[in-house]
Amino acid sequence: MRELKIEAARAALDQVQDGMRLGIGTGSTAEEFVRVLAERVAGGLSVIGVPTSERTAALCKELGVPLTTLDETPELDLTIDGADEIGPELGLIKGGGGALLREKIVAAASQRMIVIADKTKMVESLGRFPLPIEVNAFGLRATVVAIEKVAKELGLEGPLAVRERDGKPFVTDGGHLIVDASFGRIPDPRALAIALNAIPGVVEHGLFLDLADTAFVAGDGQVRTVGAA
Ligand SMILES: O=C[C@H](O)[C@H](O)[C@H](O)COP(=O)(O)O
Repeated sequence: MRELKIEAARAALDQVQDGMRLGIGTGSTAEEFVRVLAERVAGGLSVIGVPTSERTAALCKELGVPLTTLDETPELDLTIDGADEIGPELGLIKGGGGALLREKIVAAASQRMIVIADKTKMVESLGRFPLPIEVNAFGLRATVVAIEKVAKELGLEGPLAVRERDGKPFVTDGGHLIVDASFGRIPDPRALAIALNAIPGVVEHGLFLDLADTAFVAGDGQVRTVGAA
């Protein structure tokens, strides 16, 4: 499996040009990208990156990938990130690693977003992977009830779980909580995205729609390009 992630990461690296301002994703696949990028940087490639999490920032620093912030560099050329699911029209579910808010801000600030993944991430419709929803800790219960309500109006039901790590609530880099929503198949991700965005306690959700331009999907001895080449 790691080999496939490396293959996808290498395909994305081919799209990186000297001088680019990069968004750098989070997760095990994005970390393979950081590793191959670092090799190229050591060989003389000049890029600057905005990391989408503290975890990615730490790896970039360790491997010598130069970093900046969105405040210093508010417009990026290219973001490269993994995904938990890749569905129709390159709609994504992200946030399995809890980085969805920064990932979405960085992707939205980028001219182009490339997703890298192994073929197990491709789905016919989104929702097999529980949808991560980042919420403010204040009013958690009320926010969960509001999520249940809007989901039900869209015909979606399923357990909502506050994510935990080591027996304690998982806290994101932004200081929020994550609610994982096991709705199953989401027939209308767009409607769900709009409904979730209208709930005040929801900070952001893991539906990435109209953000990814291209996916490099590794499997069966090849790396397939999905979307714009
Ligand atoms: O918050 C985490 C991110 O959205 C990741 O891109 C996503 O969870 C995929 O991670 P991995 O490459 O480890 O499957």
